[in-house]
Amino acid sequence: MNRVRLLVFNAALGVLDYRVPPGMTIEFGSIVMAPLGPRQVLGIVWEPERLNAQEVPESKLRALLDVMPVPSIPERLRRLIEWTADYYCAPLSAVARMALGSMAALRGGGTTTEYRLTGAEPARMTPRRAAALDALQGEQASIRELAELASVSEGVLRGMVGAGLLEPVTVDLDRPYPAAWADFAAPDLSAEQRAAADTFVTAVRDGEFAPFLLDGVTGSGKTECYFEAVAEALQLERQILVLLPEIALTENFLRRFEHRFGVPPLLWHSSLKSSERRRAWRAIVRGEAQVVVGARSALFLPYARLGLIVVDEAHEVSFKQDDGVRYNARDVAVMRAKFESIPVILASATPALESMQLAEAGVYRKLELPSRFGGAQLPDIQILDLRSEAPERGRWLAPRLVEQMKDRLAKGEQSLLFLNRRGYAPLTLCRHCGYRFQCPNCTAWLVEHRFSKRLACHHCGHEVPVPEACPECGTGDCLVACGPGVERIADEVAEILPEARTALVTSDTMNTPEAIGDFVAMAEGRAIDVIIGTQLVTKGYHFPELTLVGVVDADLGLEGGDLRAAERTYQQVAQVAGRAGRGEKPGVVLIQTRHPEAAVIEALANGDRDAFYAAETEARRDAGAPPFGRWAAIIVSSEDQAEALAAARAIGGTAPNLPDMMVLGPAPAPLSLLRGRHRFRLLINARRSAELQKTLREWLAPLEFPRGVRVNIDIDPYSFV
Ligand SMILES: Nc1ncnc2c1ncn2[C@@H]1O[C@H](COP(=O)(O)OP(=O)(O)OP(=O)(O)O)[C@@H](O)[C@H]1O
Ligand SMILES: [Zn+2]
Repeated sequence: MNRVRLLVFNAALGVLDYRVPPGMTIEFGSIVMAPLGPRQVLGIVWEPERLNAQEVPESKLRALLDVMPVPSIPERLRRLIEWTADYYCAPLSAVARMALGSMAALRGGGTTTEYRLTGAEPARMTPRRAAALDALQGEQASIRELAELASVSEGVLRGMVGAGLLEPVTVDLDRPYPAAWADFAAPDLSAEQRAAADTFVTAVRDGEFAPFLLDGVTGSGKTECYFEAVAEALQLERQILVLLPEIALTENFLRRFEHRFGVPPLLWHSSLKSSERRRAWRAIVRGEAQVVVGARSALFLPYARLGLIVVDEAHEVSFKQDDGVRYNARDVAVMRAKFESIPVILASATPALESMQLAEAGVYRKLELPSRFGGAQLPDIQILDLRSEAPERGRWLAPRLVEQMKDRLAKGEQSLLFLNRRGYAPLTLCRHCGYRFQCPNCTAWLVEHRFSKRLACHHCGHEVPVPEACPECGTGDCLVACGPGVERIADEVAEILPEARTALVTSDTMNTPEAIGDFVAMAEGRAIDVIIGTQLVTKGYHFPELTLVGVVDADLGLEGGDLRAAERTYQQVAQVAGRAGRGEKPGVVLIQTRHPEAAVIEALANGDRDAFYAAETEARRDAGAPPFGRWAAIIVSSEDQAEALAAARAIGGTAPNLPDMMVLGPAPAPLSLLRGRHRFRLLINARRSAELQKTLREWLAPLEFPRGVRVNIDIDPYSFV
């Protein structure tokens, strides 16, 4: 090759042609550095016929500068990147960027210097040194990262190096990870688990594309089953990717994995330290990382020898990314498996309707685990009608639920209260004038957080201290909290069960791996009587002494009426109910609701999952909703409301008139102001036969908008706000 076409990491530039200087060896997928004006730009060498670009005459081509000393992006990943960009109407370069680690990872191996405490006592102790000594126990990282960890300046740490309190350590960037043992602690599987596991093992051995839906009730041992497939892939020296919906779940997973395979897997997520990120990425591309566990972002990495993908809790909506490239990691995982010719396992106790449909249609092979492991029974689910069994005034827990909690406490068993609302109260107002605290940047109420004594916006992060007086009328001590959040439920539990040991589990309290680890250890060690949590505790956890689950407000998710409201409610309640009675003692679930007649609540009460899926399937079919029809959203935003509206109208005004596609809107988005941007939405409902993406691209391409306007396309949207 003496001339190459590059995909460069700049959406505005996209594709550029270069000359290959003599002596440089290049192949498709090579990651290279190229000159761009006075600067340099990173790019991937791509098949020229697959990228549109202006033909540049030979004489005008500039020469590439350098090839990065890392393996090339494999062809099967290049095809996946193209597919993703095409399907989600996203810039190719934005998708390709997700395959790369850091610049440092691309520059090559070698060594770096990190620092750690020497253990020496300081001759001169300052408060900042004391804080640093405390924060840096057991840590080893660059000065910059340590400074961040300890919240002190780099100067303080350099002073500590000088004083012999910190010492430099030379670290090999590519030092290997300890190896996992396929049969470190293999469990005895039940017959039904064995059948599923054997099918997976065969599929891993065959090494062909094979999508599976592992549909097993809560506590059936889905993890143990897919671990057998992981073990097989390990034996074949193939890499394994396990996607989890939330980083909060990884702590629990890591422990189980280590228990089964002897070492922890490799973690990949957005808050890795840069040195860890570099090491992990390099091990992944060289094929040395055996098992990678991560959130969405682990999906596009250039695995050298991928042999299996597992998507656990595959129904979770957090697999859908709602900024940048708006892709659904569950769906792209299946496509990746297809391009890699490997099996992919979607595991869930409450599969998404879309996945069920694909299983029904024979696209996915469904494997079922209909009973809990070890003879544990599914919990007894009871409805608590809040209209006839109202909580006391100013309280949120009905007497029957309180009685049951007292009973569990007396027996030394655990209870879990679930309410999917962070903070103390979702709305705060002035008793005197009715003033409501609203976010200045978003269409949203500020949520009171008692622990941090602040009012916070859950959309943009805006925060103010709780004021002493109403900013509107000036009356002091006049603020009333309206409605419950988990913090308020925790207060109520403290009042009714003062002797109970409680744990509040939300993203506010469980924000570090240590916090999560401590929580799990305490819950397992029976040092917690009552867990109060958001959706963070609904899945993945296994606490044998937990025998009571109270759903504080099952109607919460049904409000707002988005397309998947019923399904989401079903999944959330079924998942949290699934935490009860996983050990030897049976579990009871009390669902507080004002709508016991709603189809989803009835299905939950009767444990009739099939009825729920059947009714929901019919409703979707009638509405032409996914999976029977397709949705896409166009979101138009600008800091200037008039500008956003004009752009949205221009889009609406040029909507194509097609028999298999319906365009709704533009209308102000439910979150009409978000992070200071005014937002309008259009919703497109298309038949499956429609060429949705092509139509969207052709529709929007000729339109031009002022610089401040952003137009985002969301294919298969999950969020309608
Ligand atoms: N064959 C087995 N041998 C020993 N323990 C098992 C076996 N199968 C499952 N278990 C244990 O039973 C518990 C439940 O299993 P697991 O967490 O895998 O279920 P799950 O199907 O993933 O549940 P959920 O969907 O509720 O998270 C775990 O503690 C697990 O270790
Ligand atoms: Zn806000």
